[in-house]
Order: sequence, then structure tokens, then C-alpha cells
Amino acid sequence: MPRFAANLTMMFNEHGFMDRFAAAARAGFEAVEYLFPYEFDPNTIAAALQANHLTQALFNLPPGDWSRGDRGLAALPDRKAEFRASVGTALRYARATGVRRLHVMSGLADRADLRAMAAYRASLAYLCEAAGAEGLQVLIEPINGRDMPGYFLNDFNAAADLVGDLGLPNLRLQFDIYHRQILHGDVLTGLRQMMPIIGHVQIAAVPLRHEPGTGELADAVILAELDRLGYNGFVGCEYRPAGDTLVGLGWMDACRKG
Ligand SMILES: O=C(O)[C@@H](O)C(=O)CO
Ligand SMILES: [Mg+2]
Repeated sequence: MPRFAANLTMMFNEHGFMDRFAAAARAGFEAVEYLFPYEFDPNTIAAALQANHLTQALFNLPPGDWSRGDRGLAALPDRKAEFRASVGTALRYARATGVRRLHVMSGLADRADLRAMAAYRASLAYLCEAAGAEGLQVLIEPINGRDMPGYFLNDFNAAADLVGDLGLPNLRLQFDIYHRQILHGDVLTGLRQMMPIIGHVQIAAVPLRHEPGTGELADAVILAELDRLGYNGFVGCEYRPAGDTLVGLGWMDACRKG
């Protein structure tokens, strides 16, 4: 059974963000992830991690102005300066929290737009160099267009081709099982083919994005396959609990029993 990281953006919403660290630790998690830490001081986050003996598994670079519709900056040719500044910000939080992996969101753009693709490739090269100098991996995650209409990186095969084509030593794929199932299905084949370039995995039931084991996929089989494939990273529990977070955690025991 893989090790799990609680996604504090989606889980433990019964508490304010800074109290979710302790809630996750009390529930038995050894690691956490979330989308963005930037509303809080990096040292405050570091202290919460330390006090609760938690590993920071992952977070995202600043995405631009989320409330105005930004969903990342990397593929936006006219936002290059902002993107580069966001790299500096993310690295500051990475140093404080000890995270080893950063997810960079592409933004909303057409993948057939040559300017957007050139900007994306250049952004990834810039980020990978800066992150690589500090020993960090950079992750790109295909996201389905139902949840995020117009998202640039909306195809797992295109993402895998790009990772291969760019050949950047610290660039990896973030394999979110929920997005994979909605975009392509064929989850086990995808994991088997892409495992050499996978840097992080996330899980949620499809289609409602609730607890694993409550949707159309055999999540216990998928988790067992991750073990069989030798995946030794964290699996991010990036789901919205159907009700109370703690009550919903029974899915883990159910998966353990197979
Ligand atoms: O799957 C997701 O939605 C996240 O992993 C993310 O980083 C963007 O929302
Ligand atoms: Mg995800």
C-alpha cells in the first residue's frame, strides 16, 4: 500500500487552513500537500510541519490571479516576467518547507498555439534549471477540461511526449488518477507506460472527486499496481470528502483489505 499525503486544500476543510496540519497528523497522515501556501508566511508553515512531524510532499507555483481566472502562467507568453517572479517565490517556500517537488500549472491557452507552446517550453526550461540547482523536481499535470475548461495541458500523451522531448533531468509527470480516468480511461496501462517519468501521483473517485473506492474505478487494484510498479512516492489524497473528512477515511482500510 503506498504512503498517502493529505491534500489540505480539499481535506480537513472543517478547520481553518493552518489547523489542517494538526488534523491531518492526528488522523495518521505522515505527509501533506496543497495547491498554494502563499497566503501564509513560509516560516509559519514550516513550524506547522515540524510541530506535527509532517513531510511536505508537494505544492504548486503561484498560479497568477486565481480569482480573476488565472490557472497558471507557464504557457502565457505575455506573462513571462510574472512567471519568473513566481519561480523565486515558490523556491523561497520550498526552502522553508523542505518540499522536494513543485507542480507548475500551464495556464489557459490553446495547445495548438505556437506562441503558447514556445512560452511553455521556455518556462519549463527556466524553472527546471532554477529548481534543479536546489535539487528539486518539477511536475506537470494534465488536467481535464470539465474541471478546468481551456487548460493548456489537457492530454497525458502530449505531456509524456513533452517530458521526453525536453529531456530536462528533473522534469516529471504528475499522474492524477482522477484526471487520467476522465481524459483517457485506461488507468493501469497509463501507469505502466508512464511510470519511468512519474514524479507524483494523486487519487480521487471518478466522477464526483470524493473518497477513493466510491466511484467507477477499482481504486484498491490501482493502488496495488502502484506498489507492483515500485512507485515509492506519496499518493496525494486530492479529493473532496463527501461528508466529514475523518468519517470518510475508512476507504484506506477498505483498500488495504483489497
Ligand atoms: O488536480 C488538480 O486540480 C491539482 O492537482 C492542481 O494542481 C490544479 O488544480
Ligand atoms: Mg491533481
